[in-house]
Amino acid sequence: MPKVLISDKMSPLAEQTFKERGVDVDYKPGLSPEELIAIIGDYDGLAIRSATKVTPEVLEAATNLKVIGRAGIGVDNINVPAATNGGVIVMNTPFGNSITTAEHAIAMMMALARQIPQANASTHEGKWEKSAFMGVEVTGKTLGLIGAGNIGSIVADRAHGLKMKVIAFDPYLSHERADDLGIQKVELDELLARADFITLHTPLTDQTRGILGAESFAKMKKGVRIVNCARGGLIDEAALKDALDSGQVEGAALDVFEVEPAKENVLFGHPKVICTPHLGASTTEAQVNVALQVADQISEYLMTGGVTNALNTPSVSAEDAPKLQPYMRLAAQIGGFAGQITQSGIVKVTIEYEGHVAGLNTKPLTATLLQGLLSPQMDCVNMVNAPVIAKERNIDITESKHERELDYHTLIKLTVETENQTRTVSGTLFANKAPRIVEVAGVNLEAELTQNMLYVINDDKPGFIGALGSLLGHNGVNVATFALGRKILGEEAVALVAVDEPIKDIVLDQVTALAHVRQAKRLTF
Ligand SMILES: NC(=O)c1ccc[n+]([C@@H]2O[C@H](COP(=O)([O-])OP(=O)(O)OC[C@H]3O[C@@H](n4cnc5c(N)ncnc54)[C@H](O)[C@@H]3O)[C@@H](O)[C@H]2O)c1
Ligand SMILES: O=C(O)[C@H](O)COP(=O)(O)O
Repeated sequence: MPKVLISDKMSPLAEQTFKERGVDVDYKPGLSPEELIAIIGDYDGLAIRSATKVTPEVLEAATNLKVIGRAGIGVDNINVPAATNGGVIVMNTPFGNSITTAEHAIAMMMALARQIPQANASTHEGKWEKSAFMGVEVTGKTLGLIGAGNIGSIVADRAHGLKMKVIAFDPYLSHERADDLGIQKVELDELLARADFITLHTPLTDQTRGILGAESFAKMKKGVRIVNCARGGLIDEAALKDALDSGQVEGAALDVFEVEPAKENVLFGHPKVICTPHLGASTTEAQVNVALQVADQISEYLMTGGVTNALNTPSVSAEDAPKLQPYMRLAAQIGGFAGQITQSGIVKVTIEYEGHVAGLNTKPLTATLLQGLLSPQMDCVNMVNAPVIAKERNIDITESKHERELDYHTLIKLTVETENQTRTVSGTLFANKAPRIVEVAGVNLEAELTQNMLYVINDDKPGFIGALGSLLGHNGVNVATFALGRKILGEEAVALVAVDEPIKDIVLDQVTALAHVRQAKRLTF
């Protein structure tokens, strides 16, 4: 039974869902990094929010870990490249808390406009400072969104309800989508110059880090109010303090901080700053959503191989997973075969999907082919990191799909080009479930790959098959199946021999020394 650790505070519905799906679960929020490292090796899955930091050290200790599920959106607390290298799938729940966070941003904007937190504190102190808290209306004002994805677009919708004009800076937002949202797409400088309120809704990336700093504050309308419910680090906090002190910025409402948990901050105590402790996603509804979703997604993956909302591997729906399973075995065999007969650096890989397979989700199949292909050349390659490694190695990958059926109702053909040669391997499924290799190096044959194989390329000459059979028999090698093929009489022929034990070096040397043998290799699957 797979085992999952929930290491952050999460709705009890997550634990309940794991149990219902047949997954063993431990709920241990608040572990120190050392405690997490000490126990993470026992788990197949990890469910977290933003408090757990999944560092390379944690991942190194996570020897059984297959999946990390983030009950929420931001994954900046997870070292995704290290997870990818370790073959660990990272998933999030991209929509479960969007409405809640958008509502928090709107609440923060209204609180800023009317100084509600400051007025509340003063009133509780019995001061009755009616004239100290003059506010502004939002009706008719311009709201500038930096980032108009899931949350930004919900904020825009709510702001329209408040009769605000909404403009947005988001380089990835199409004009069509902007029109659908009733948003005017603008460049950042125009947004800074026009907005009365600015809200941030981007992830923290190299491009967005410090997107609001001294230079941007100087370009803003005097008296602008700023809301950040996205990520600390988007705003240069020291520069914001200067802009607040000078009156350039009239107020700031912050849910997120450069360093969290934020116990100290240059903005704390500032009369124009409103703060909440990363509460954007903290509603009953959102926490139920994300807990249920993350438990469901992790369970699905561990129990059926279905992949939803993964950030570092292709998705596989629960419906597709069983259909893909035999193809995954076939892809692993084709890739593994090609990898084992490839002797030099790979330059180009072409994958052709024909017939039935072309109608399926082939991304996971491509990842599995690449895993098989690269595995003989390096350790630690897996389905998750194989496409990344292939890209890092500048391997040109081309994929094509033809749903038409040719000689086979379904076929995967892999062509691998190295600096020295081009090799092809093709395979099909018999009875829709049994992988068969049906072509190698342009030679048609029909072979079932078993654990131990001998692969021979030879000149098609009389007596060769007998000589090979005798040699194997003489060395006590029992042959399970023998597949043969040739392209043209007298030219290159291929033999794929399934044997019961791994071929010993001494036997391989003798096979290589046989007359007419061009290449002999021991293969394992
Ligand atoms: N405070 C909280 O508790 C809380 C809760 C949920 C989400 N969040 C954070 O809110 C942010 C937005 O979440 P989302 O679900 O809307 O994400 P999303 O991916 O749907 O949207 C992000 C948008 O940012 C845009 N973007 C990316 N780079 C940009 C750039 N350089 N300049 C301008 N725009 C850029 C993208 O095109 C996209 O439209 C994330 O950082 C997320 O972690 C915070
Ligand atoms: O990215 C998110 O989903 C939010 O930052 C929520 O974080 P939390 O789950 O720690 O509240």
